[in-house]
Amino acid sequence: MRIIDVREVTKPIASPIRNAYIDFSKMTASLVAVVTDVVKDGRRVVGYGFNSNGRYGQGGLIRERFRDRILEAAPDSLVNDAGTNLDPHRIWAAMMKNEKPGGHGERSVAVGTIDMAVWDAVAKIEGKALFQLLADMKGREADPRVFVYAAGGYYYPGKDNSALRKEMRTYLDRGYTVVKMKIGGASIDEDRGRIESVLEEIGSEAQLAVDANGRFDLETGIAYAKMLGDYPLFWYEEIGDPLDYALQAAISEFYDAPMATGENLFSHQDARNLLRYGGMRADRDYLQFDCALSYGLVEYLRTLDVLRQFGWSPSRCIPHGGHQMSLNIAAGLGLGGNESYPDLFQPYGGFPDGVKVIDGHITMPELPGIGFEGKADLIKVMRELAE
Ligand SMILES: O=C([O-])CC(=O)C(=O)O
Ligand SMILES: [Mg+2]
Repeated sequence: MRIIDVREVTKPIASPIRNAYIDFSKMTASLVAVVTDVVKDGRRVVGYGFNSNGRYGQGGLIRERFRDRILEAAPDSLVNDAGTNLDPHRIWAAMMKNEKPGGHGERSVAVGTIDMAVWDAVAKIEGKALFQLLADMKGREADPRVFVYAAGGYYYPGKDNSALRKEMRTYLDRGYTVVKMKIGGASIDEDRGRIESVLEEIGSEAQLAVDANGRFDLETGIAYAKMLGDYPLFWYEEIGDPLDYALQAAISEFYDAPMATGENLFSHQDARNLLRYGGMRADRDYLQFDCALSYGLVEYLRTLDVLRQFGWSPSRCIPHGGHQMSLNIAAGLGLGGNESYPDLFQPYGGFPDGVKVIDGHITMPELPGIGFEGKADLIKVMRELAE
């Protein structure tokens, strides 16, 4: 059993939206195929992966370093002891050979994208849904019903409060019970008006989370904390620079309700620093580490170990990114849910065809691997890369 190729193509996921920090007019993502020599039910096993929005495609790093390290490793060194399947941990170690510690920049995205494809292949070889494989691996019961929330509410040319309200209404119509909008890309007064409009629209049908995308300095973060304290929000997200743990800790003195952060922390060491120094509260705050940006599930398992050491339940994790990989981790390992972008980043995000959001939850179908084969528009572009 061996990996015979690792292919990458960089695809556009551009849109005219903007958060408080970046616009998405030139956004791209890497699509990766890990091609194996295994044939199952008459079809070659190919694992697929892609990176989440926000960090651009990783073709350069994948082609220059990570692909070759996999293809040049002795095939026997990448499989489990019994030789019955690929071993994601050994493949991860092969990719990370000759990489110094620290400095968790874009390479974590490249590795995370390939790691997603490896797990997809491993679960397909096993003939199981990935969430079932993960639950079995940890000796726990899978729960295929997963909480999802609708992320949107971006700044957009010409978008006024009535358009924002309409957008949120469509999420409620589609079964969501928590919606998210951007803040910090306008004045605080303007953002207060946007928040009030949305709250008026959703009433008691749903809750609202707000996301500052790391835009605020301490003073602005506190000013917003005081303003937001007037409203019953689901969470206040990514207030300041992702690595400024002292800022995060200081805000908790001004904001009692739940906060969320972590989508731009890319390693278990960074996650540990957040829990050590960020003043995050295990009884109410949320952690948004996204395996597709942060060295994949092999690393995410280490991050979950860190959480355990610090007394955090995996149910406090609601990852960033809106992809099926995190849905599988949620269903298999007991995370608190997953992000979803109902109208953005297609065909990569979302659910297998026919999956409906009911009362803010989806139910995972039993598809082998991550489940990409159940989403027609997505598997089409994946098979164009390799099958
Ligand atoms: O706008 C973005 O970069 C995405 C984001 O923060 C989120 O989904 O929480
Ligand atoms: Mg965010």
